[in-house]
Amino acid sequence: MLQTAPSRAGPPPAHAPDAGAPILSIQRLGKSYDKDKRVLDGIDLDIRRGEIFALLGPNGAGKTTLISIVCGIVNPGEGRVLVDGHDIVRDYRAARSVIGLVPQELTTDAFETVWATVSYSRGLFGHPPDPAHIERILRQLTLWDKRDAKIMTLSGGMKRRVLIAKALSHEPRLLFLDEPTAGVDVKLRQEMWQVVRELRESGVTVILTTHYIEEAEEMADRVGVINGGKLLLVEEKAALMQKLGRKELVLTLQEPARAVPAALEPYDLALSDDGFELRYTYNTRAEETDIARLLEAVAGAGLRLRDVTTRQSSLEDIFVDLVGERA
Ligand SMILES: Nc1ncnc2c1ncn2[C@@H]1O[C@H](COP(=O)(O)OP(=O)(O)OP(=O)(O)O)[C@@H](O)[C@H]1O
Repeated sequence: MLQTAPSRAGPPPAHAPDAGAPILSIQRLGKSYDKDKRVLDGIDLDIRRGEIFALLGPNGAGKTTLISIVCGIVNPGEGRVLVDGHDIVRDYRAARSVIGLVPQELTTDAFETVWATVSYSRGLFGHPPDPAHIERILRQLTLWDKRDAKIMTLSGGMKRRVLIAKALSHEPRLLFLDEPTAGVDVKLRQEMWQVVRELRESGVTVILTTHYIEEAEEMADRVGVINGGKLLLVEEKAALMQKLGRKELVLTLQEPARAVPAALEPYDLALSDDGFELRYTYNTRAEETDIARLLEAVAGAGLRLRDVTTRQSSLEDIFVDLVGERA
């Protein structure tokens, strides 16, 4: 379990953020690398303190550009970004100090030790050395035993955890994880998810970009879907799945059907290849569904049922509807 960073003694900071205000506020953000192509187009997004927000989109959607702007790596085109109330352009130092970024690529100093590289990252933010804090994060990320190991000797999973430790070295309150589990195996992916949950419990707000639906479905409190530089929607994950979700009713037959009987055509049923299953898709939001009438029509057509089951559509189905491709 990760621990909350200890509060520091001393006077309150000159800038005392409003606890109810979003930790990140993106307003009408636009970006073009060249004249003809909008990479980000009118993005408005507020991130709440303490949430895990998944920014979901296919390759080239603009995810990395968006977080690179917030992190001060890429210049914003138009619009305004406030991090904990600090404007990322006018007040970039204060804004940057709130943010930790775990980049997509494994860029670590191969010949350095874990301890040295994480301590160095803290120094880059102008923070005085704090061995107790570095020890705490290395223990949290189960890297303590490896503190004297050179980065190049570590496994892929450990290297990823070193990147997180580096990003946490200056005690950020907002952590960006750019494609945290791209190309990693299932075990490592679950390990990363656990680390992220524990970070959230420790009070860090997490924004992760991903093109794995499963990751957003598993991790996020809220999901934003981005495509072609536009934020298509932002929703509570649970509400999103309910609102846009559909259900599939699967009717398993006692004997296989060769074709969908003419009387059932209005229901637009799909027949499985073996003829044993008829599938009916319906909207869970509809006040009234046709299920009762469908079942009567099935009996009327002389089909005998062995079983009836339903399946809720997944975030993947929703994503395909929105973006028009599988992640
Ligand atoms: N430095 C750059 N110069 C010109 N075009 C760029 C630059 N960086 C990104 N782009 C373009 O901007 C678009 C968005 O890229 P971006 O990397 O933000 O997408 P992404 O959603 O993060 O995709 P991926 O999942 O592949 O990283 C792409 O069409 C990309 O080719």
